[in-house]
Parts: sequence; C-alpha cells; structure tokens
Amino acid sequence: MPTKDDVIFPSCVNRDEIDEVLYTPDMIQSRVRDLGVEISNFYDDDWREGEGGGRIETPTSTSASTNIILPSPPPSSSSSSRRRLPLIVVCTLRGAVPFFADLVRCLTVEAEWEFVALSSYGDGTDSSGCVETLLDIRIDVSDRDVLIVEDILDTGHTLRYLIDALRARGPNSVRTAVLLHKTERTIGSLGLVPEFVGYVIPNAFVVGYGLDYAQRYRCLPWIGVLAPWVYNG
Ligand SMILES: O=P(O)(O)OC[C@H]1O[C@H](OP(=O)(O)OP(=O)(O)O)[C@H](O)[C@@H]1O
Ligand code: HPA
Repeated sequence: MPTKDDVIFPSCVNRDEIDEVLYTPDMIQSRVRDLGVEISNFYDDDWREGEGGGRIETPTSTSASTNIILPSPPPSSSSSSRRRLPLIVVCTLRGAVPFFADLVRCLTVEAEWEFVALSSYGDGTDSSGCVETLLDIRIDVSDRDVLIVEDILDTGHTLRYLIDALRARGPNSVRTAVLLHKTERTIGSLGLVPEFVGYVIPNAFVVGYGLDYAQRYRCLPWIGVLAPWVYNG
C-alpha cells in the first residue's frame, strides 16, 4: 500500500486533505495497460468468433457436381460485415477523461471515440439518484459494439442509466470498463456487472485521476481517499 510520501502533492492540495493514497501514477499506468490488453484480446476473440461459422472466412468452396474448387463469393453477410466496424468507445465526461485518454492508447483494436456528459453528483459526495444527460453521443450505434469507459462505478445509477439509454438504440453489444468499482455501495438490484474492472475499492470517497469533489482534485495524477473533514465542514 503506497503512502503519502510516495506521491507528489501539487501546491493546490494540502497533505491533510487526503487521508490515504490508494494508487500511485505508476500503479495506475500499469493497471490501465493491462486492461488495454485484456479488452483488445477480448474483442479480437469476439470478432474472430463472429466471423466463424462459414459466414465470411471460407477461402474456397467445392462444386458438388464437378469437384472443381471455385473461388468463394465476396463476403455479403451484412451482419458479419457490420461486426467488423470499429469498436465505439464512449467516454463519460468529465471524470473518466484521464482514464479514457490512457486506455484508448493501449487498445490495439480499431476504435472510434464518442463522448457523453452525465451528472448526478452535483457538488456533493452522494448520488442524487437522478441522472441527467448534459451531452449525448453523435453516432448511430445500431448493430455496433459499444464500450463505455467510466472512472468509477459507485451506486450504479449513472451506469444503469447510460447502458439502458444506449441499449435502446439497438447496438450489437454494450460493455463497460470501469477503473474503480466501489462494490459495497453498488445497488444490487440495478444488476450491473462491468466486464472490465481496474480496481475494487472500499467504501470511501476518492479523488484524483479525474475524480473530483466539487470540481477539485481532478488533476492529481494519483488516487487517494479524501479526508471527510473536507466535505463534512
Ligand atoms: O455509480 P454512481 O453513484 O452513479 O457514480 C458514478 C458517477 O459519478 C461521477 O460522475 P459525476 O456525476 O460526479 O460527474 P463528473 O464525472 O462530471 O464528475 C463519476 O464520474 C461517475 O460517472
Ligand atoms: O468516490 C467518488 N469520488 C469522486 N466522484 C465520485 N462519483 C461517485 N463516487 C465518487
């Protein structure tokens, strides 16, 4: 477990505002790189399987009557072709920006970037439960593979709302990569099981690497637990 001495405090943040450091910049970069590999391998395999079953990849075919090898017809299965369109990677503004920026540079599958802005926390430390779309994606996701990139899965209200909103538009798949999962706080009845998770964290309000309290602390390159006196006054 890192200590406060393992990270640099910028002049805008006092050491006593942070109770403990959870992840240093090096730890985060290494975990994000691993996630990039895991996600890329997953989609590589998924798309390869999708192309199987003779839909696209049969190089030659045999005429039953003449036994002559004929060239296979050009791929015409629209569903197979569609599966090969780039992955749509959706960044949830604003907190996920650093994670998204680092993760997309570790992906080896072709990907398009989209951005949504959702808000439910305002300037507090608890979800209002009422999620608002402040900015929507611009692309048609029907029949496409979509990967949502979130900084944190806490109660789950935000992710449930976004997954449902995207699914309603007829994508081929919607999956989720979250850097942090506060499992103890996630509401079970929302039925959320993120496919890719960076770290499972305890029930504490965390800041840094994009995560804020009242818009502060996003710029920290590490992640730490905010001292409760900061938000309790
Ligand atoms: O699981 P939940 O309890 O819904 O919390 C998770 C959401 O809360 C934060 O967003 P916030 O509304 O604070 O907006 P921000 O990303 O602009 O900081 C965070 O970035 C997640 O999107
Ligand atoms: O622990 C948190 N920190 C910052 N933003 C958040 N949004 C949900 N949970 C958190």
